[in-house]
Amino acid sequence: MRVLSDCRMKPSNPNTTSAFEPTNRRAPFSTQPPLLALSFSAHITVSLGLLNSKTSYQKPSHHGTMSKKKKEWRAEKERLLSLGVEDRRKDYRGNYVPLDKIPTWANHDNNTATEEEQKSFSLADKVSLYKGDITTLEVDAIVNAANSSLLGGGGVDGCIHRAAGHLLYEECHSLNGCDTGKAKITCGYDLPAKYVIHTVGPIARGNVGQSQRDDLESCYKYSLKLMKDNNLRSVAFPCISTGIYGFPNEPAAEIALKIAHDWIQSNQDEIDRVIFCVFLETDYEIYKRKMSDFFSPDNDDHKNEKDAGMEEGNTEPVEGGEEDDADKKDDKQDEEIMSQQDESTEDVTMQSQEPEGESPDAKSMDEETKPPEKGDATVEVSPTAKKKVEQESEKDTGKKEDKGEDPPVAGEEKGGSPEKKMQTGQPDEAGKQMEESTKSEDPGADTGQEPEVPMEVLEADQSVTTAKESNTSNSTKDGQGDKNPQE
Ligand SMILES: NC(=O)c1ccc[n+]([C@H]2O[C@H](COP(=O)([O-])OP(=O)(O)OC[C@H]3O[C@@H](n4cnc5c(N)ncnc54)[C@H](O)[C@@H]3O)[C@@H](O)[C@H]2O)c1
Repeated sequence: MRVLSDCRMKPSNPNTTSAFEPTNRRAPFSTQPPLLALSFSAHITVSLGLLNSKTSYQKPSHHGTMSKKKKEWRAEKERLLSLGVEDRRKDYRGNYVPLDKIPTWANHDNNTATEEEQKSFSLADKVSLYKGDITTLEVDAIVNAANSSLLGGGGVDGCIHRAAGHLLYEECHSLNGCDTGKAKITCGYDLPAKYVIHTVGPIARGNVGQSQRDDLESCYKYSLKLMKDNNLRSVAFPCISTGIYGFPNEPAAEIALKIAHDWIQSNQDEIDRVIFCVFLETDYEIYKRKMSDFFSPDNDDHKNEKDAGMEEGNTEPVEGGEEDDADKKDDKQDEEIMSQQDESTEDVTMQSQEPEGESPDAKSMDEETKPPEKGDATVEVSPTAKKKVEQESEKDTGKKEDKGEDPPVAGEEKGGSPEKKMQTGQPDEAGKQMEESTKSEDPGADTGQEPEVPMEVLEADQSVTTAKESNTSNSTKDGQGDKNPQE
């Protein structure tokens, strides 16, 4: 939106349209003395004095709205990022999973390792495989598989935008889109995650060329670079590009694991946890099978130690030696952890998982605020979600007491933001407008289900990128992942 700053600025009287002004813009009422009535004859005459008088001019209301919106997300972002975790938890809209409830790939239930055992560190203590809804993870950042407009859409993108609230859209709008393979970072707003790293994966549509592979690798590299640039220590990745964009699941998983492994190996002190957050059973099986190829106690560090040991004349690994027993024990524990995790995350997944192939957007309100199943220790219920459940159950028992509305969540308009209304299954006019505006801004906007998106939609997605490349000056914020991630 262009804000005029020249002689075409508006007269203060909102009922006149200047001969110079596009007729769809109006100025707010002036606080100045009553204005000269302008004669409406065959042509509208505008008193130049009004045009030039600085004292009577006020910014057009839409400009006021713009700067109000800017202040709104900036102020809310600053407020949220200054809060400690307990205070932030009061703002979460839905259920959340604390990081310490997400088992690492190799962690022991009760870590009673001695100083000596700690030395047998493996990268497997830095990664997790988690099956469930990424919007519930209480980590420093979750990664969004966005499209080049960054204005929301469907799939995980739609979920994240709905869970974060409308301020995420406002901040994304200020970022001027994002190119394929790059990444930009925003606040997480109503999400349990402090930040959202938006990355745009390649559109593969089933066939994977070198450029698609390079772009997908670049998504992980740029996202991890933004983590480091912003001193963030825990991140969760969805399976980027494997949904609507059609990148085959297995090659995508290998790229994700390889890039994450190499990056963690060179930045071990900069990161506490990288979580591969899968949503579909297909991906869960693939990652379960492949995690140990990249992250298991007998890779990297142990492998180097073993190699080192072999260099010192110990040419044959000792069969059944202490190390092998330790590895066997670790593998057995991995299996146990994974099976335990299966049960627990199964419950979590059941809460947030639509049957395969359907957009999670379709999940109903009660699934989002349903209290965790008994025995499902990994999901906490936020105060807001608890209240919703109470109201729901009261409704169910037919006790229609008027408890008034939820206390407004910070940053939400009175009566709840459009997304909140959508989440509470009350798609009102505002909610539909938000949905429409997202659709109108984003050719890739969600249709609710995850349809087979016609090529022209995806091409539109790409044309949006090329259009942006030609028009947009590189007005991204510092550290928005536009620099080469290799640096
Ligand atoms: N054009 C459309 O109608 C449409 C529809 C759906 C999704 N999208 C989105 O898809 C495009 C990007 O494609 P993509 O394949 O990279 O993304 P995607 O289609 O969202 O799929 C990426 C992966 O995320 C998984 N996923 C979905 N919801 C969640 C969740 N809540 N938590 C964790 N994982 C989840 C999904 O199962 C898949 O494995 C963007 O345009 C974005 O808006 C667009």
